[in-house]
Amino acid sequence: MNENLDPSSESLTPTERDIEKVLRPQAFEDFTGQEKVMENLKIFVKAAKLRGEPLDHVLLHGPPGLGKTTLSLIIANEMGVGIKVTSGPVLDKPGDLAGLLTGLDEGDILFIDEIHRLSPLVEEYLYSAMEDFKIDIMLESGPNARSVQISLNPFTLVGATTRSGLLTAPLRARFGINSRLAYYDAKLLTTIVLRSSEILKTPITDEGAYEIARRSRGTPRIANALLRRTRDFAQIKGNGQIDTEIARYALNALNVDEHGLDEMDNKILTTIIDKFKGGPVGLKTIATAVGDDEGTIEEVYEPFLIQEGFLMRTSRGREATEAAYKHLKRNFPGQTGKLF
Ligand SMILES: Nc1ncnc2c1ncn2[C@@H]1O[C@H](COP(=O)(O)OP(=O)(O)OP(=O)(O)O)[C@@H](O)[C@H]1O
Ligand SMILES: [Mg+2]
Repeated sequence: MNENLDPSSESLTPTERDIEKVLRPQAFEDFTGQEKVMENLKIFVKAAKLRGEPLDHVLLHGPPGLGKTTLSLIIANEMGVGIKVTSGPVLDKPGDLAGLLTGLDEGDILFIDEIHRLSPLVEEYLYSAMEDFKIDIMLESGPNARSVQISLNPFTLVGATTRSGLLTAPLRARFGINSRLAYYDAKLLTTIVLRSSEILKTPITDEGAYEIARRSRGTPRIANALLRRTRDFAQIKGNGQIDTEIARYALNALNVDEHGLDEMDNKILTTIIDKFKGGPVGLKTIATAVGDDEGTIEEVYEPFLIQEGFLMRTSRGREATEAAYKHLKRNFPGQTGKLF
């Protein structure tokens, strides 16, 4: 995968993480897009504050890099409460969870990233914490084992996941607020790129920003990464300003394709076209052929490919569209061979 264009945050270097922090919106008003989600969240936050109660538990789901972590920090800021951050794979013992929960002040937020990766045991503990603000802690083990119940300060759990399909029903049911983040269109991403360039003090034209935006796979994290790389090209190859020409030059040099599809996107499409005659082909078969797991393809890659019109979901499986053939420079078989 292209070094810094991986939409997941795990691939970021420490300096990139710092820059990501600087570019991260802090308040509702700095957060661009996701209009419907934001409209509701603003109301829920305002109402909770008016009542002087903690916000209901929030589940944020959607593909990587669309703003789940950002939104959870914004919610804490807007509520004026503290936030503790952890993640599903890190919380592997109920004791770790208990430690975090008992350290929360009234109204604080516990943010659990990758909440679909909680162990079943920890998840079990979370249920009573979320519902009654109580947890049972086991003291000692073996014949002396006994459990004591501890009351917690009322808190808000904010869970984030790229794989909402993996959440168990009981956990999902305990979130009062359930928000799905969608890919951003080029216009919204242009606004984000312009905002980021202002923060980075990089001169940029509207057209240059648009060129980066439309090739960012609908993802703010990628848009910001491309902006930073393009800024380097502008400094070395140009006069420091990012315009369409420099943006195109940089994006081509970075191997970002015309539509901003990444390596796995293209691999999925190529596989369907070259190995399965364009489909229809089942998700499982595609997953095996590209060497990734079914759920990731379904929840991380496919939504963008469908939205952009490269892939179709039919009752018989996935089919590559004419646009996909064109994009990969393959001849579209068209209607030949189809019976009327
Ligand atoms: N709506 C937005 N407006 C402006 N910038 C945004 C927005 N959403 C995300 N960003 C930027 O994109 C970066 C990535 O966002 P964030 O870390 O919140 O994504 P995420 O959904 O948590 O991703 P992951 O699933 O990988 O954890 C942030 O640093 C932020 O600067
Ligand atoms: Mg995140």
